[in-house]
Amino acid sequence: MDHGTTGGLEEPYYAQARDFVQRHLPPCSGLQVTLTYAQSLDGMIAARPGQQLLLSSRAAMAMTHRMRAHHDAILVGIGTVLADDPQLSARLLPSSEMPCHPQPVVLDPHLRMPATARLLSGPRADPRLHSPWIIAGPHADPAKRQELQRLGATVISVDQVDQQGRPLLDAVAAELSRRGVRRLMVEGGAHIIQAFLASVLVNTLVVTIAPVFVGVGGVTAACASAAHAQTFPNIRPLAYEQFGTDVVMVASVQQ
Ligand SMILES: NC(=O)C1=CN([C@@H]2O[C@H](COP(=O)(O)OP(=O)(O)OC[C@H]3O[C@@H](n4cnc5c(N)ncnc54)[C@H](O)[C@@H]3O)[C@@H](O)[C@H]2O)C=CC1
Ligand SMILES: Nc1nc(O)c(N)c(N[C@@H]2O[C@H](COP(=O)(O)O)[C@@H](O)[C@H]2O)n1
Repeated sequence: MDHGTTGGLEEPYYAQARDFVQRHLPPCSGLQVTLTYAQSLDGMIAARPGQQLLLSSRAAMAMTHRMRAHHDAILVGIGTVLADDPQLSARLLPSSEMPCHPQPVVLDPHLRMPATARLLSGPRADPRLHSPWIIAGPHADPAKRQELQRLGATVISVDQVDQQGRPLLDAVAAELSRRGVRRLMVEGGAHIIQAFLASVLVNTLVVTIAPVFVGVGGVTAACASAAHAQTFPNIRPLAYEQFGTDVVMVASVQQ
C-alpha cells in the first residue's frame, strides 16, 4: 500500500520528525547507539509489568518511526516482545523513503520468543520487513532454536554472559557490528534500558515525555536497583522539542 509522500502522516508531523532526526543524530563512526523510550510524567514506561501502554502522541510516534528509519537495527528485550508483540518497523514513513525497514534484534537468552510473534509473521507478508535476529545465550534449547530458524529468524549465540546468564552487551554490540550494523536504536523495555544505561555503549538518549501520570504499580523507565544506582551515566541535554502534546529530550551520553 502506498501512503503517498508522507506515509499517511499529516504533513506537519512528517516534516517536524524529519528535521528533528536530521538535526540531532550524530554522523556515524563505529557503532552508534541511540537509546529511546517514552515515559509518563512520573517516569513510567508501562502501567503494569508485562503490559503495553501507548504514551506517545501521533506526532511523537512519527518522530520515533523517522528515527527507526535512520538506524540499521532496532533492539528490544524479550520482555517487550512478550508484552507488546511489536513490529519495530518504520511503517509510518512513505514507502518511497523506506524501501527496506530496519533489522529487528531481540535479546532473548532462553529463546522465549513465541512462534506467533508478529516479528516472525510480518516478513512473510511484507518482503520489505526483515526476519528478526534473536540473540540467545549458551543454554538456549536447541529444539526451540530450530523452530525459530524454521520460522525465518536468525538465532545468534552469544556465549559471553553475566551471572544471570544474560548476554554481555559488549559482546552483543561486537556481534552486531560484525554483521554490518552501524547505527543501533535500543527501544526497551525496562531491563534493557537499565542494562544499556549501565554500559558504556550509549551515545544518544532520546526520551519522549507524555503529559500523563501512571501512578502506583507502573514500570519505571530504568527499573533502577540500589546495585545499579552508581552506574547511570551523565546526560548532557542537547535539545527539547514539543511533538504534539509531548516533549522530546535529546541528550548526549557522557561515559
Ligand atoms: N514506553 C516505552 O517506550 C516502552 C515500554 N516498554 C514496556 O516495557 C515492558 C517490558 O520491559 P521488561 O519486562 O523489563 O522487558 P525487556 O524488554 O527489558 O526484556 C527483559 C529481558 O531481556 C533479557 N535480556 C537479555 N540480555 C539482557 C541484559 N544484558 N540485561 C537485561 N536483560 C537482558 C532477559 O531475559 C530479560 O528478562 C513492557 O511493559 C513494555 O510495554 C518497552 C519498550 C518501550
Ligand atoms: N515511542 C514509543 N511510545 C510509546 O508510547 C510506546 N509504548 C513505545 N513502545 C515501543 O514501541 C514498540 C511498538 O512498536 P510497533 O508499533 O509495534 O512497531 C514497543 O514494543 C516498544 O518498543 N514507543
